[in-house]
Amino acid sequence: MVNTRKPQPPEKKNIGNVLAQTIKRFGQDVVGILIVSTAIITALNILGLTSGTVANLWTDWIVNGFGWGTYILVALVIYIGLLILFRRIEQFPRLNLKRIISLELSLFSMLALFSAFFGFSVDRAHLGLDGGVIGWGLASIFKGFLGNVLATALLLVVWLLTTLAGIGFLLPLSRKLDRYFNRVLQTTVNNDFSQDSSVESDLEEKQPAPTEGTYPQTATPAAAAPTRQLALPPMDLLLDAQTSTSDEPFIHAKAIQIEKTLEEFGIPARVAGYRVGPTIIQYAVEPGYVEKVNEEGDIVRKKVRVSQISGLSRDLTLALGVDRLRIEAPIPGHSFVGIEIPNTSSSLVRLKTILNSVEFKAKPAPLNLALGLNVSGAPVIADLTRMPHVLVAGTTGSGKSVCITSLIACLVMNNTPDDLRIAILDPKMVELLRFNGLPHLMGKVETQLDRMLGVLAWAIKEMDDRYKKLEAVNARDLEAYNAKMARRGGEHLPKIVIFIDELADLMLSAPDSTEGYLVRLAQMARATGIHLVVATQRPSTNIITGLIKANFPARISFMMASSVDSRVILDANGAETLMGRGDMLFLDPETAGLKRAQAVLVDDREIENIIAYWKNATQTETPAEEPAPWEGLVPSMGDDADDLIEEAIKLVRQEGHTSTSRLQRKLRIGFPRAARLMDELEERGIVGPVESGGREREVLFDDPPDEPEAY
Ligand SMILES: Nc1ncnc2c1ncn2[C@@H]1O[C@H](COP(=O)(O)OP(=O)(O)OP(=O)(O)O)[C@@H](O)[C@H]1O
Repeated sequence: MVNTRKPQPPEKKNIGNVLAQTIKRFGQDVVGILIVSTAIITALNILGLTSGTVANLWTDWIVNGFGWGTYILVALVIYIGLLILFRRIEQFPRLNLKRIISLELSLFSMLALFSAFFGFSVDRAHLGLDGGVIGWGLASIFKGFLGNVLATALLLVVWLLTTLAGIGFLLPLSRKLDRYFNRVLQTTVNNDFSQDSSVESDLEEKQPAPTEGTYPQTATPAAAAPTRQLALPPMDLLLDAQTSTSDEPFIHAKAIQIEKTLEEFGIPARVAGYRVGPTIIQYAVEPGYVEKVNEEGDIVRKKVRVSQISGLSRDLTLALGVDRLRIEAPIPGHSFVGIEIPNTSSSLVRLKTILNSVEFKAKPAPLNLALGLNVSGAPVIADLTRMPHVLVAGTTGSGKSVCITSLIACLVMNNTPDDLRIAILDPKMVELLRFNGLPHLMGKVETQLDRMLGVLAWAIKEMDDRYKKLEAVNARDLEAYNAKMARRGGEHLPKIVIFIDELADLMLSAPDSTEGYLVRLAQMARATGIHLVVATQRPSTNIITGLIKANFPARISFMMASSVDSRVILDANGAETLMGRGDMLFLDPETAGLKRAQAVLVDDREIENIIAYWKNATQTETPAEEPAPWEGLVPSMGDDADDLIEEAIKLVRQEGHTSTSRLQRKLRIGFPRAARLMDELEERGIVGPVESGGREREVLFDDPPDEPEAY
């Protein structure tokens, strides 16, 4: 929802603005009532239920002009009047100029058609028959140019098209036709060139090609392309969004208050407009000019500095009487300063709203993430393939687990278990256990620390295996590999997303191996289709180390306790002014700017529906019984794991290369134990195999650099 207010004269601008808005609204209501009542009086007069000199004259004139079309004209005018009157009711269709013009054209072509069908007779027209005088006049013009038959045919076509466009049928029809011809074309191509057409057509559908550039709004090929595949869950599994109306008196009162407060601090500024999001109202404030006398005694005008406004954030919070206030200076792409305050009539953001949005459909990508709605209510979407890993942070109760839940729901709404596998590590053991049983899930939701390390160790092995497979067929990335395999009838590799809902536990119990695994995966896993989504509530340097931070450029921050914490995650202040409960800032690595959004909230029922759908679709009642692929790696790290393993990892990472005898010396242990430790390091993918001719081994994890001082 975007509203912009017209520039006001400097004096009394606030009161003037509110007055102008009220007059405008009142004027529109009056116009609506006049239109509807005139149409109703005309209808009653035509039906003979009322009469009067003026009304009779008016009706005669209308009937003479429009003939039989009078009835349709009256209905059309009543419809337009109602659209104007009920423009503020959400469920009522918006006044759409294009459709109204189409309906009018349809009316006039129909008048002409009536006249054409009944012999182009001017006498009948004067009696108020056929299309009246207007219909006769139009039909005669067409007849003069094209002759009887062609004129009638053309009028028929014009009438048909304008009617379809007017009732809003033309756009869906053209989309349907487009889809139909695409399918026909695809089947023909497959029949001609492929042995197994179903495999090819499946492949085409599974890999929608991402489009670049601006988002088309209408039925261009890009917008029409992302039709939901049959195998994917239907949208009706998801809940509808609530409609909420904005509290206009509150919005206007706060706008006046902002200008007044700034003026009191000697800062001339104008609220040029506002945007209403699900939980935030953002005011666009245009800095004005201050007049100063320079050394020569001349008066010079100087623009107010942006920092003067942002420096007043606490005073504004106090003056506006709000809990929290954030200043975005300037709003990217605009010459305004943004002042954001909580919206009194907030609403929940539903996944369905974003999945159904034009923006989501215009950029089809299997790993598109529906993050939330921004301050104008527009969807914030990011492609995980491009990010390619995400770090999520926020204080307790700020919305991290809800966010991870909605990201998982979004991914499984758009990917089959053949295309996407997920692993969930949830030491908190609360939110994410609900996903047990989802066919996309490998094994079960892991809650034990040693098993979680097993998952990460497996991911490293899987990544290495995938690199070998990609190399063997000369494929640049997973997409290219899968395309080649589809042509050769080889194995299709799914994308893998690993979700970790609390990194702190892992980092505190096994800091070196966890950091090593995460960094190695983050650095190298993109090409092999392995992605990480890691959440934590502790933005401290021992949890989010410099190395981890450097490898997770995409970050989501929910509410933070302090601006220091905000800077740790976002390298900028701001997260400390968020409101909690899903209010977030997204650091997009592609634009490097911060985007504020209200995160999606997925309801328990939606999760249950999605899991039930996939269980049914894949016919697996108990998919979790399938052993997790990391099962073999877990025991060696469980109870039997050597206490010295963490120390050994730290040592080899510091030294960059190692050997069993070196471990023996440094850790002061016997050869058998050092050899066992070395085997375990190799098994975990931390060191490579023995290099030919020597006992030295290469260390596969990078050495951590010194922590950056920015903390
Ligand atoms: N996007 C959202 N929309 C509306 N409410 C939300 C949203 N996200 C979170 N909440 C509310 O905030 C509560 C806490 O969210 P959540 O459990 O995700 O926090 P958390 O950051 O994971 O906390 P912790 O770290 O303590 O587990 C939720 O129960 C919900 O009521």
